Amino acid sequence: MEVIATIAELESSLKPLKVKGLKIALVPTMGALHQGHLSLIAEAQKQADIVVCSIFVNPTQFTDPKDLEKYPRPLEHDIQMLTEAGCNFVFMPSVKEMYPNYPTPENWKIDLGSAEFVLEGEFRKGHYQGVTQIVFKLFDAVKPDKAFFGQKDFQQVLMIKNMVEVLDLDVQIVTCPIIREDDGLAMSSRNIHLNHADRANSLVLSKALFFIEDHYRTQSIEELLANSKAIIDSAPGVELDYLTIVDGDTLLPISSKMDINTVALVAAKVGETRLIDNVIIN
Ligand SMILES: Nc1ncnc2c1ncn2[C@@H]1O[C@H](COP(=O)(O)OP(=O)(O)OP(=O)(O)O)[C@@H](O)[C@H]1O
Ligand SMILES: CC(C)(CO)[C@@H](O)C(=O)[O-]
Ligand code: BAL
Repeated sequence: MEVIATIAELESSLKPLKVKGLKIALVPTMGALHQGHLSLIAEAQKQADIVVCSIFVNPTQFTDPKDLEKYPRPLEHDIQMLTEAGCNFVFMPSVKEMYPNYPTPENWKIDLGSAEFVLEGEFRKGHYQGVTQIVFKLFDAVKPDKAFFGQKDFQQVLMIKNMVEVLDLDVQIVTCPIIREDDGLAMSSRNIHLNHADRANSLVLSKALFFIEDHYRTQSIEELLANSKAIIDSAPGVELDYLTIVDGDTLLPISSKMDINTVALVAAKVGETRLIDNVIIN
C-alpha cells in the first residue's frame, strides 16, 4: 500500500491507473479504524479496481474543540490495518494541505436542504457544511468513480447525496450497513473513550432502536417512543439528545406509520462520549 500526503502526489499516482480505465473507489474516514471501516474497504474492493482510503480528522466539522483535540489518532495501527486489508492507497494529508489558509475559514456554504438543520445539524451547528466542504475537496483530489459511506452516519449520507446533486458531481455514493459489536453497540472510533460502566450503559442505544424495529407493526408511534425512551432512561449516565422516528428523506418525525423510508435515530451522551446510531425500519 502506498502512503500519500499531498494532493499533487495523489493525482500523479492515480493518473496512470485512470488512463488504463481502472475504476477508483474512495473511502473517506477520520482514522482510528475498526471493522466498520474495513467493511467499507471490502465493499469498495468488490465494486472498484483501486481503493483509496483517506484519513483526515477534519477540523471544520467539529463544533466542540475538546472533541477535536481528543479524537483518537493511532496512525501506525491504521496503516497496518489498511495494508492487511489490501487497500491500494492511504491519503493522509496535513491540515495545511487541505486548508492552506487554516485557521482562516474558507468560503464554503452550499444549500443542503432543510434536513441540514435537524438532528445532528441541530446539536452540531455547521457540522454538515464542514463535512461537505472536506468531502468535496477529497472528491476533487481523487475524482473517484464511487465513494463509500456508512449508514451509521445516516444524515451524513443524505447530506453528501444532496451535495452531489446540487453541485452535479460525477460520483456514485454507496451506503454500507452498520457493523455492530456482538452485543449490538454500533462500532465507532469514539467508543474507545467509553469506560467500563459507560460501555455497559451504551447498550441501551441499540436496544431502544431494536425495540422500535421489533414493535413497529404492533405499537403506535407514541407507544414506540415512550417505551424506547424508557429503555434509555433505565441506564444511568446516558443523556439523550434525541430519539426519533423520521421520514428518511426529510428527517422530520412521522406522526403516522409509513410503509417505506422509515428510520429510527438516536444520539446520546454516554458519560463524556456522544454516540449516534440508527435502524432503517422499512
Ligand atoms: N459501525 C460502522 N459500520 C459501518 N460504517 C461505519 C461504522 N462506523 C463508521 N462507519 C463509517 O466509516 C466512515 C468513516 O467514519 P469515521 O471515521 O467518522 O468513523 P466513526 O467510527 O463513525 O467515528 P466517530 O466516532 O467519529 O463517529 C463513515 O462513512 C462512517 O459512517
Ligand atoms: C466523511 C468524513 C470522513 C468527512 O470528514 C467524516 O465525516 C466521517 O468520518 O464520517
Ligand atoms: N462519523 C462522523 C464524523 C463526526 O462525528 O464528526
